[in-house]
Amino acid sequence: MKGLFITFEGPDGAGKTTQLKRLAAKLQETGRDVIVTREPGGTSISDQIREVLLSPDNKKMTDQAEVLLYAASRAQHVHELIIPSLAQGKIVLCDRFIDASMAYQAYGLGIDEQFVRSVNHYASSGLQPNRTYLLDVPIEVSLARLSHRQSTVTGSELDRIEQKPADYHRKVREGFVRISEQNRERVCWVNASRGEEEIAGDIWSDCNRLLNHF
Ligand SMILES: Nc1ncnc2c1ncn2[C@@H]1O[C@H](COP(=O)(O)OP(=O)(O)O)[C@@H](O)[C@H]1O
Ligand SMILES: Cc1cn([C@H]2C[C@H](O)[C@@H](COP(=O)(O)OP(=O)(O)O)O2)c(=O)[nH]c1=O
Repeated sequence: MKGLFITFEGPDGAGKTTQLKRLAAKLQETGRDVIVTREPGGTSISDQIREVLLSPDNKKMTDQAEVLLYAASRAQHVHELIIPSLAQGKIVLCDRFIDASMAYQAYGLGIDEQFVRSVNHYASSGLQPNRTYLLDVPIEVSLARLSHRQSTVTGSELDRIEQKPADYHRKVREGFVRISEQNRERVCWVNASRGEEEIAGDIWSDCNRLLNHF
């Protein structure tokens, strides 16, 4: 694969979207061909699945349906958009990927880790990011940031996942930290409790190192 695949992970409200946009702008300034995308979503079919996943009306969704719908949305996204873009040598910046399913569905909901990993391996044909920025914040900080933000699916209301109890979000955060410890080569842990500029500076220096080997 000729391109570079970079993902952003972390709890809701950690500042992923903010940092992803900043990195995209920096890369574009240096003349790189960048695709910005997100999960769940990124293609028309994946966005339709996103609506089902995040609508607060769908409180009856079973854990089994949830894990499979995230994987289905990802399967379409990977094969329709991400792999073809990487094949053209582009840099793909993606807001969330498989680590989110490991943190939210495996660690958060308690679904068998091995199952979540293998269903997502199938969905993505084994595609792995070259680098993942894990924006880590205590949930008190991320939930406070969220209360000031408009949801992309629901407007001002929190979406179905964001509405889950604080204990769930705590487990998700712990899941992300564990993932970063188990994947030190790929995952760059970022203290996201700081100001936007400082975080962006750290990400940009790491990304520059990555680009030197690209
Ligand atoms: N470092 C930061 N410090 C304070 N507020 C931030 C910071 N980064 C982002 N925000 C704000 O927090 C909210 C959530 O940020 P966002 O980038 O949408 O997070 P995420 O994509 O992780 O859910 C937004 O209102 C954003 O302006
Ligand atoms: C990609 C993915 C997301 N999610 C959750 C995390 C978010 O709560 C939601 C996506 O909503 P989104 O608004 O894109 O995230 P954020 O609030 O961080 O900007 O879906 C999973 O539970 N599993 C997954 O595999």
